[in-house]
Amino acid sequence: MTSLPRTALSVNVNKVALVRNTRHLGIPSVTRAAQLCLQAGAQGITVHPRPDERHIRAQDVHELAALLKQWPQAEFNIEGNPTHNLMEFICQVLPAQATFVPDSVGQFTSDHGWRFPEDAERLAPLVAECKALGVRVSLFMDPVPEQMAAARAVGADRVELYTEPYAAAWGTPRQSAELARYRDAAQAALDAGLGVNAGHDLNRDNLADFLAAVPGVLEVSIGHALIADALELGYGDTVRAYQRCIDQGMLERDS
Ligand SMILES: CC(=O)[C@@H](O)[C@H](O)COP(=O)(O)O
Ligand SMILES: NCC(=O)COP(=O)(O)O
Repeated sequence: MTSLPRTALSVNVNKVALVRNTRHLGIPSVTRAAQLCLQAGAQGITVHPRPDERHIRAQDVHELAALLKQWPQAEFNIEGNPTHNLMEFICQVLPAQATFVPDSVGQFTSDHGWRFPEDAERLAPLVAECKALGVRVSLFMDPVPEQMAAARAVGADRVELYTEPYAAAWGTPRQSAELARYRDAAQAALDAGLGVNAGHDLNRDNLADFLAAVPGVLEVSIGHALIADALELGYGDTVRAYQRCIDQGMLERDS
C-alpha cells in the first residue's frame, strides 16, 4: 500500500457543453454529467470557460458551483487566462482551485505553459488575489524543470504539467524519453514546494504509464478522451475505468 495520496480525477466537462451548444434544447446537460461523474467517484469537476463561450458558458460555471456545494469532498477547478475572463469567475464562485493557462482569445486548445521570467510580473498579483480569496492556484506549465522554482516564486501552490507532448509520444520510441522529462519536471516542482497536477490528452491508454513514472501527481484533469469514452460506456463506467487506470499507475509506481 502507498502512503502517498491517491491521484484525484477531475472530470473536465467542456465537451459536454460543446455538444449541448449545437442546439437550443439544453441536452446533454452539463450539470447532470458532472453529477453522474461525482456519483461514480470523481473527486472533482474542471471547466475551461473560454471567452468565446464555444463550450462552457457563464451560466454553467454558476450551476456547477452550486452543484459542487452538495459535494463538499469534491473540488471545482476553473481553468483559463487570468488576464482575460478567469478572475471574474474566481471572484464570483470561489472554486477550490484556479488553473491559470496562457491561452489567447479564440485559441483552438491549450498548447503551452507559462514562461518565466517573462510572465512573472503580471502573474504574481493575480496569484495573490486568488490566495487572498482562499482559492488555490495552479499554473499550467511545460515540463521544464528549470521553470518550477520560478512558478513557486510567483506564489503558485501547484503546477499543472501540460501532457500533450507525452500523449503524442505514448506507444512510440519517444515514450520513455518524454516520461523522463515529466518525471524530472515533477521532481523539480516537488523540490520547490509545489504540488503537481497534470492534464491534456490523457486517456485510458496513457494514464497508468504516466502515473507510474511521474512522482507525486495530486490531480489529473481529463476531458476530451473521457467524454468520448462516456459516449460509449456511460459516465459511471467511464469514471470507474479511469479510476482503475489511476490505481494501476500508482501501484506500479510504488512497487
Ligand atoms: C488547460 C487544458 O489543457 C485544458 O483546459 C484544455 O485546454 C481543454 O480545453 P478545450 O476543451 O477547450 O480544448
Ligand atoms: N487541464 C486539462 C483538462 O482539463 C482536460 O484536457 P483534455 O483531457 O480535454 O485534453
